[in-house]
Amino acid sequence: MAFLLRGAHVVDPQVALDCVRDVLIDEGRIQAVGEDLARPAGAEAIDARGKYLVPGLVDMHVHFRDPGFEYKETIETGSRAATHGGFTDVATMPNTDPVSDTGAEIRYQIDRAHEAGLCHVRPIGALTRAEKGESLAEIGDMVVEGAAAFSDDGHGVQGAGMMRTCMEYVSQFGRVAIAHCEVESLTAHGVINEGRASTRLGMFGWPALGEELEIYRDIELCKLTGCPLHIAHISTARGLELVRAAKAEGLPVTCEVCPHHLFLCEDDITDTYDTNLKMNPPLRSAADAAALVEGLVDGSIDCLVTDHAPHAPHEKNCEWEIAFFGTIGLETSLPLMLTNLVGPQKMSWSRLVEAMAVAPREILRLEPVRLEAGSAADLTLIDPTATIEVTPDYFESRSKNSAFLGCTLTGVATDVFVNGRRTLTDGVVTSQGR
Ligand SMILES: NC(=O)N[C@@H](CC(=O)O)C(=O)O
Ligand SMILES: [Zn+2]
Ligand SMILES: [Zn+2]
Repeated sequence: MAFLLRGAHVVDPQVALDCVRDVLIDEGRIQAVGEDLARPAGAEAIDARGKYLVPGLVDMHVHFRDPGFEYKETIETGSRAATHGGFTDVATMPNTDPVSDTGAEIRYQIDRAHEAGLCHVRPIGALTRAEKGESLAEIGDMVVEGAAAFSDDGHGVQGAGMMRTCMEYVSQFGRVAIAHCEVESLTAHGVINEGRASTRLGMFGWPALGEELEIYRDIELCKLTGCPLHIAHISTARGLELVRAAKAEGLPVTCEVCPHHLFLCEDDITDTYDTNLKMNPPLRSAADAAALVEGLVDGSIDCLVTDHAPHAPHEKNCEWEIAFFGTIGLETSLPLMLTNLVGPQKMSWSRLVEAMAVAPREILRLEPVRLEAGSAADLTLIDPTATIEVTPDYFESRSKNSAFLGCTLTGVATDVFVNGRRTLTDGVVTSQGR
């Protein structure tokens, strides 16, 4: 099926585009980007005037819970959520059951994703067996089966020597190690940021240092091993300073931030104890959130991810202390960025595209997607004026544990193309196995 998108505002800093163009898609690729393109016979014309067309969005940090916790999310339902949110690619974390620590587990995810036939799913393999931090996982085997990167997300690798071995191994395969930075002896029992929030609500604190100390350690291990290092879900101003310093030294260090750490803070946790605001790392101070926004805008933070962490109602409708950590994010990420940063002109469209499409592909060493002839037709079409209400019914995800329930947001993906196939049509997921 060929498509001619007419009059879209195309934004792609990789090819210095920020203007109105027509784009012709056929045979899985962009055939032409130009003005007043003629419609070939058989091509479906799409009126894209007033909308933005960008390289397909990538979320390099999601949890699809498949296998093992399919009651929260499956690769199919997760792919639907990703598509609904405007994404063409996601990278799935390995803390499933069993943990994704062998080639067979990587193959399983890729096969399920093909059956779902929506977005590209790029599985991340575990660094250590069962994410126990004791012995190396089958890194080489997983690379052969298509693992995009390696991480023990959900846990920090507690032993510095173990992390060194992981990084030495991962670097040999030209992949990136993604670090969930958490010193467990400092964060044990922590359920909320240590400081004002923990004092006010009388709960065990999860201190900023528990994250920052491990960021420091892993940057030093990056220096020692040369392994590309990506810091997951950075949440504190001091952690960001450490990353800035590492970059200034020329080290291969990158980092990501989640919308909830940008747009929420510990003060939002009031006496309603909304457990959808409980996540790991926790919501930090308002000053931390402001520093993270600044870091994302100035490029010190490379990319935006959601850490989409679905949980079932019984895992959230309970006391704060025993509620599971995490919020879903795939279907609110782009609308939050448009509403809070791009709309109010605190961030340019080009910077948004870098953070949500260009940088994650670079970090995962994926083929670039550019708005030019010959590139894969993985594209996201965005209506910057459409409004959504974040209600449980809005979500395609199997879980509804969103920290942003009740919000009204402006700007949303209306159409998504993956290898030239239309997977989202006017906001509706158009599933078709491939
Ligand atoms: N972020 C979370 O709060 N939870 C994640 C784990 C993680 O990303 O560390 C999960 O798997 O539920
Ligand atoms: Zn994590
Ligand atoms: Zn995670």
